[in-house]
Amino acid sequence: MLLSEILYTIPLRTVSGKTDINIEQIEFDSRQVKANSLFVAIPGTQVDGHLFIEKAISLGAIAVLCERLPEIIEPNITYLQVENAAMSMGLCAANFYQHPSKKLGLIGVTGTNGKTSIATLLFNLFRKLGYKCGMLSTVQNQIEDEVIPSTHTTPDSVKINELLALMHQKGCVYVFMEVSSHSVELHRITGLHFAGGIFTNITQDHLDFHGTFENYIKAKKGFFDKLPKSAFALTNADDKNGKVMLQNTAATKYSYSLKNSGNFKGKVMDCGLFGLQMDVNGQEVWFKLIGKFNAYNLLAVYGAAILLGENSENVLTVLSELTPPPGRFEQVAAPDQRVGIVDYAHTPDALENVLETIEDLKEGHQKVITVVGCGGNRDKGKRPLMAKIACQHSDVVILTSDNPRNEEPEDILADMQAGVSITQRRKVQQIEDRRAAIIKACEIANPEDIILIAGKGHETYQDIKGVKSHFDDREELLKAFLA
Ligand SMILES: CC(=O)N[C@H]1[C@@H](OP(=O)(O)OP(=O)(O)OC[C@H]2O[C@@H](n3ccc(=O)[nH]c3=O)[C@H](O)[C@@H]2O)O[C@H](CO)[C@@H](O)[C@@H]1O[C@H](C)C(=O)N[C@@H](C)C(=O)N[C@H](CCC(=O)O)C(=O)O
Ligand SMILES: Nc1ncnc2c1ncn2[C@@H]1O[C@H](COP(=O)(O)OP(=O)(O)OP(=O)(O)O)[C@@H](O)[C@H]1O
Ligand SMILES: N[C@H](CCC[C@H](N)C(=O)O)C(=O)O
Ligand SMILES: [Mg+2]
Repeated sequence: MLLSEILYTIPLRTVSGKTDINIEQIEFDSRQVKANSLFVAIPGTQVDGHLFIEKAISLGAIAVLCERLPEIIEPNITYLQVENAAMSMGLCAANFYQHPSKKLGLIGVTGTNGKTSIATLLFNLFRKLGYKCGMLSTVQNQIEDEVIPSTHTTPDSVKINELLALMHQKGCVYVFMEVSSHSVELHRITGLHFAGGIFTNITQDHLDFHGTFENYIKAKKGFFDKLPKSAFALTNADDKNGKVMLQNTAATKYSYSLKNSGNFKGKVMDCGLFGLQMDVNGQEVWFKLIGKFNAYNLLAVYGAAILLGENSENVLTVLSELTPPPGRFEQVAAPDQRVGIVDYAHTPDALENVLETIEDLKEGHQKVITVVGCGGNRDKGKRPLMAKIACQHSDVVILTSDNPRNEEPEDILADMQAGVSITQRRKVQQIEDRRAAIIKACEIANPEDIILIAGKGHETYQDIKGVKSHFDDREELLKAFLA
């Protein structure tokens, strides 16, 4: 595509060089640059992309979009100076791929917890209702049956537009995607046209990145602030910040609720190990998902489906058949009657929800043994809170590692230990090696006791010092059960 077409509507501070040149690829990582690329220099959290302009040119970039012009200006290279390179890249990517988000119904889901659950339920629901669909999620990206591995909850703007274009080409009518707060802040979703936005909830997470909870709220709200008038904005009326999210949106506002008034009202009638019985807008339905938090996810999915014009009865019939995504309250069976649950709870709120669900389901004689860790190079404030919650709702807690990344595992564990009160200390063990921690939990458990392995869910790796080795909680739990 001609560079001039890629630059359509992008506010440029300066332009030097020709814009009637043909660009074959937009790239923000010099290591990936190929011939005839437009290289976008982005100031990052680790390094400044402007340092790699020369390298990008040596590998074939013929145009450079940047915030600061380099000292050496090469002849035959076009330089475009902008205020915000990441934002401009979002707009360029949408132009380059010819605005695929406008050609299909793109629904975004944001919030601290529940994004993957809702996006996956919507994807499976709409496929069963007869539509071709795509999905961008933490677990995987998907175009109908084709699975494309995902590296982020929300990919970068070039990848998103590339995938959306492919989805449109393959006939997808709807795409359901997770919108992380990072993606709003880092302009990964800039330039996308959404047909609808869903808010789940907001509780502590990612303060390493956003600095304060207020900034975190602002980032999520930024998604709704930019929704077009034609879109719907569906919020959780029971969340303290549910209304705030929609304060400045141009989209049409709707809400769902279990406790307050809302367009989509639900009531949990019964919640057991095999499912959830709910009243949804006056219709009683049995769902296969477990836990009251899933009542919220189901209501959000129901609401979105109705707003997209689907028939209530058809939606509820299909929804009642659906199962959760992998690693969300996933049960692992033991040959004796020990109960294993693997769950992706990696925030204080998620852990509390899952443990409260287990508390509601269990009988008096059943012990709860929780194995949990906290990610390295992530929000440190979560660590004592998660340990405290684990102690409050478990009989035995084993603190362990969960992707220590570039931090020392024992430092992370020390941060977690700070949340353990003196009275709770007797129930806490610390086993840094996650495999050994899982084995220990299985040894302690008697038949019918419940073992919760929290934090990694569907993940199939453990990231230690940047090296990802295969590790799957479900496999480890099963092995330990069979040992
Ligand atoms: C904090 C964050 O989100 N960082 C993302 C960001 O990286 P960064 O700013 O650190 O990049 P950097 O390494 O400083 O490099 C700056 C620029 O120089 C370029 N560069 C760098 C080196 C080089 O040799 N050549 C070169 O051109 C880089 O491509 C980049 O454009 O841009 C990268 C490229 O898009 C992302 O991969 C990276 O995600 C990192 C790996 C990450 O872990 N992100 C997590 C926190 C994340 O995004 N999570 C969210 C939320 C999940 C949730 O809701 O729970 C998600 O959406 O996944
Ligand atoms: N609506 C909800 N409210 C609170 N907790 C939830 C909700 N839905 C799911 N959870 C909990 O959060 C965990 C993660 O759920 P899910 O993967 O759907 O969230 P997510 O928002 O996609 O997370 P991520 O930010 O990592 O992408 C689940 O395993 C469960 O413990
Ligand atoms: N999307 C989340 C996932 C956290 C999962 C947990 N297992 C960890 O590694 O901290 C993040 O990147 O913060
Ligand atoms: Mg997710």
